[in-house]
Amino acid sequence: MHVVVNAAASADGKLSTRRREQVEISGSDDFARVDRLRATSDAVLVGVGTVLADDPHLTLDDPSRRQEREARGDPRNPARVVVDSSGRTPLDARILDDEATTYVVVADETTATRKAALEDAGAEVLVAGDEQVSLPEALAKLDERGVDDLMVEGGGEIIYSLFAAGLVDELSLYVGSLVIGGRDAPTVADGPGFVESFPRLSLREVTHIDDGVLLQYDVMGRPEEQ
Ligand SMILES: NC(=O)c1ccc[n+]([C@@H]2O[C@H](COP(=O)([O-])OP(=O)(O)OC[C@H]3O[C@@H](n4cnc5c(N)ncnc54)[C@H](O)[C@@H]3O)[C@@H](O)[C@H]2O)c1
Ligand SMILES: Nc1nc(=O)c(N)c(NC[C@H](O)[C@H](O)[C@H](O)COP(=O)(O)O)[nH]1
Repeated sequence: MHVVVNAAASADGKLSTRRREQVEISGSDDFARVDRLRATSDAVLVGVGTVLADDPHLTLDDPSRRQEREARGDPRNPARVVVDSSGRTPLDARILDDEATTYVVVADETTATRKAALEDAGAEVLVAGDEQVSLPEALAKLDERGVDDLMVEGGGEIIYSLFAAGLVDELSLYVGSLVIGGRDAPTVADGPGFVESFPRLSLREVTHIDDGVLLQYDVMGRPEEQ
C-alpha cells in the first residue's frame, strides 16, 4: 500500500486554531489539487478528532472526476476511513451517508452495541487493536479490501501516529500565508513527539499555489530503520 499524507498548515505549522475550528488556509486551486488527489486514491483516511471537529464529507467535488472513476470501473468516490478507537463517530456524521463506502476502524474495547449502531448508520466496522486502534493492523485490513493508494487528510494525532509506525510514504504539505499560533492548536504532527530519532524527508517538489506553497516530500524513514 502507498500512503500519502496531505495537510494544509499555516506558516507556523498549525492545522487549525486552538478552538479546533476549520480555517481556510489554502485557496480554490489547492482545494482542486486535493480533489484530484482524492480522485486517484482508493480511500481517504482521517482520525475521529477530524470528524468531530470538521464533520468532513471526503467525497469528490468535481462530478467529471466521479464519472472518470466510474468509467474505469472504480466506485465513484474513494472509500472513507475513520480511525476511531472507541466508536465516537457521531451517527449523523456526513461521512456515514451513502455516497461512498465508509470504514470505521475501532479497537476491540468498543462495545457490540456501539458497533451495531455504527453499522446501522451506514458504516462498515473493522476492528484493529485492543484499546487503541493499531494502525499497522488497520492498514493491513484495508489492503485486504483492495486499498492500494491511501490518502490521509489528518489530523495531527493520526498523522503523528502514522509517522511513528513508519507507515507514511509521501507528505504533501500546503503552507498558507497566515499565522494561527496557539500552543494548543493542532500541528501537522502532534502526539507525544519524537525526541531522538526523527522521520527524515526528501523534498521532491516545491510549487507556488494560490498565496502559498506546496511542499511534496518522500519519506526516507527514521534513521535506525534505513
Ligand atoms: N488543515 C488541514 O489540512 C487539516 C486536516 C485535517 C484536520 N485538521 C484539523 O485537525 C484537528 C483534528 O486533529 P486531531 O489531532 O484533534 O484529531 P485526529 O483527526 O488526528 O484524530 C485523533 C483521534 O483519533 C483517535 N485514534 C485512534 N487510534 C489512534 C492512533 N493509533 N493514533 C492516534 N489517534 C488515534 C483518537 O481518539 C485521537 O484522539 C481539527 O482542528 C481539524 O480542523 C486540519
Ligand atoms: N487543502 C486544505 N486547505 C485548507 O485550508 C484546509 N483547511 C484543509 N482542511 C482539510 C480537512 O481535512 C477538511 O476536513 C476537508 O477538506 C473537508 O473535506 P470536505 O470538503 O468536507 O470533503 N485542506
